[in-house]
Amino acid sequence: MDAPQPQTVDVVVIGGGSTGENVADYARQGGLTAVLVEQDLVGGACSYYACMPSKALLRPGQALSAARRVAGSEAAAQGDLDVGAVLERRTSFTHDWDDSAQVAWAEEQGIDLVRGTARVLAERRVAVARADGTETVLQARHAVVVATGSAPAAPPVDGLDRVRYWTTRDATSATEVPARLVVLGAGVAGSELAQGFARLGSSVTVLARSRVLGSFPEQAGALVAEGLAADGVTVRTGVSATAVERPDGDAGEVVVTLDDGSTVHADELLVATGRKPRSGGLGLADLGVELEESAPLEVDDTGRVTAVPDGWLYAAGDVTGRAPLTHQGKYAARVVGDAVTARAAGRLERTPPPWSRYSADADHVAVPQVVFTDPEVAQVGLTAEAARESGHAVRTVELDLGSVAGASLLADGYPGWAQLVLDDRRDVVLGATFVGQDVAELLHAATVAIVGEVPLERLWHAVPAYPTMSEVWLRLLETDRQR
Ligand SMILES: Cc1cc2nc3c(=O)[nH]c(=O)nc-3n(C[C@H](O)[C@H](O)[C@H](O)COP(=O)(O)OP(=O)(O)OC[C@H]3O[C@@H](n4cnc5c(N)ncnc54)[C@H](O)[C@@H]3O)c2cc1C
Ligand SMILES: NC(=O)c1ccc[n+]([C@@H]2O[C@H](COP(=O)([O-])OP(=O)(O)OC[C@H]3O[C@@H](n4cnc5c(N)ncnc54)[C@H](O)[C@@H]3O)[C@@H](O)[C@H]2O)c1
Repeated sequence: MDAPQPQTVDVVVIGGGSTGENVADYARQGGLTAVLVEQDLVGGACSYYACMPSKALLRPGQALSAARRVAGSEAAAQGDLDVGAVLERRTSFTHDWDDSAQVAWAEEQGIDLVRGTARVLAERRVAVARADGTETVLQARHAVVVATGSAPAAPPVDGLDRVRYWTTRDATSATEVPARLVVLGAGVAGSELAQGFARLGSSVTVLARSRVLGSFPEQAGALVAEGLAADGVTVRTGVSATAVERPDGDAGEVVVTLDDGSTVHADELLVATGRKPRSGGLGLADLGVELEESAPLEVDDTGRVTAVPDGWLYAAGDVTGRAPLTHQGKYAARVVGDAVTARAAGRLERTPPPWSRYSADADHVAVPQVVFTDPEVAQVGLTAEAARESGHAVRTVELDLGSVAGASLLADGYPGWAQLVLDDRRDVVLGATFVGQDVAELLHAATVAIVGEVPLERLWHAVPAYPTMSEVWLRLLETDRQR
């Protein structure tokens, strides 16, 4: 049988998640033609199994507890969450796991969609295996961009591969709330979902190898652990799971054995122990790219895969392992879309200068992240530890966020904490962490200060409105001046 004739296009994007969509969009805006290849739902993890459904599950509980923290509304807010309505609202955000709206968006942007599983055949050439057994071959004039995301990483726990368990995909699309839930992993996903399900009525136990939110400052983890405990979650820190079984089969209870010999019994087990880049099965080994299993596809700041000569292969988003967050993947996508366009037009021949639109420099200094627990954690830039490790002379300044007038109005007895990590030599902000109710929206000011390298002397003149929580900036700068 003759090989199918390739379809020629300027840019082939493998993976139609939030990252891939943005690469294709930016390439189109630059005047190039783009094909998006997707094997599942256009929109990817964030829309259907991660950010949006998880935040939709959490929001009603946050609204209720916010009302309960204010004398005057507290008594009126003593009812329970309407679990059916919460799940229904969550499902509305996923459009019932139907991607028609995103497919329509791609069509409107002039992006061609090919449904199927892609693998790279040769330089600039991609084969797409369709569900009906046929194959489409795509030839890119300029670039192939890998935006295949990440997959859940299962820890090496005896028996885990033999029992039914939830990944975050199952938890975010759950149609019922288990009576008892055990969560393995107290990172971002584990903490958020543990609280979400506890507030929906599950009896939740969290198993943390070290502490809650181990990659965030200790005070952040401690306040979130208190928040979890306040919702009835049992948090077991410093324990490791050694074995998992469902003695009565998949329909029966799950029993997790810990390294101290104790056991935890539950109806569902959620494994939330991180994710691994989806870099395998793409045919890259045949091109000479040596990749250990699930290793990130390393890229330069313009998104070019460093292991591939001639600069035709790019990657962006979770698969690169740089900053596995939706907004950061979309940032990388904008950079890649612009860089591919500029190179195609001969406008970008050398390494672009830092902070140009073709260089994802923020990945190194200012990655913002919000943990949507109650209290929330909002963090950007370097932690004090990371700053010291990378050779900065730093000082930190901390504050009880509840002492700020805006916070005290928001909730009675507001528990919170704020920290700035300051560069001792240059007097600029390197990192910021805010912990407390509704701190998410405080974060962008810190991101702007870090990216803009705003000197503290000038930051002093950014006057926060009274009485808002942003006054935390003034209090932090005052505390720093008084030292
Ligand atoms: C529970 C949870 C909650 C999260 N919440 C947040 C949050 O609140 N905020 C935030 O910023 N981040 C959050 N994240 C992280 C965020 O979901 C990811 O960073 C983001 O979805 C990555 O986007 P991506 O486009 O790189 O990958 P994906 O969204 O995974 O998209 C990759 C796409 O590629 C497709 N694909 C893979 N291989 C092939 C192939 N060979 N051929 C064709 N198609 C292929 C897949 O089907 C998929 O649709 C969360 C993650 C989890 C697990
Ligand atoms: N709000 C958000 O931005 C948000 C929410 C959820 C997830 N995410 C992203 O999705 C990705 C996955 O989230 P995640 O929470 O699974 O990853 P994570 O890396 O944040 O946390 C994984 C946790 O599992 C622990 N762990 C690893 N192996 C273990 C084991 N064998 N036993 C017990 N604990 C173990 C780790 O110590 C860590 O605390 C991350 O990149 C995260 O940033 C983001």
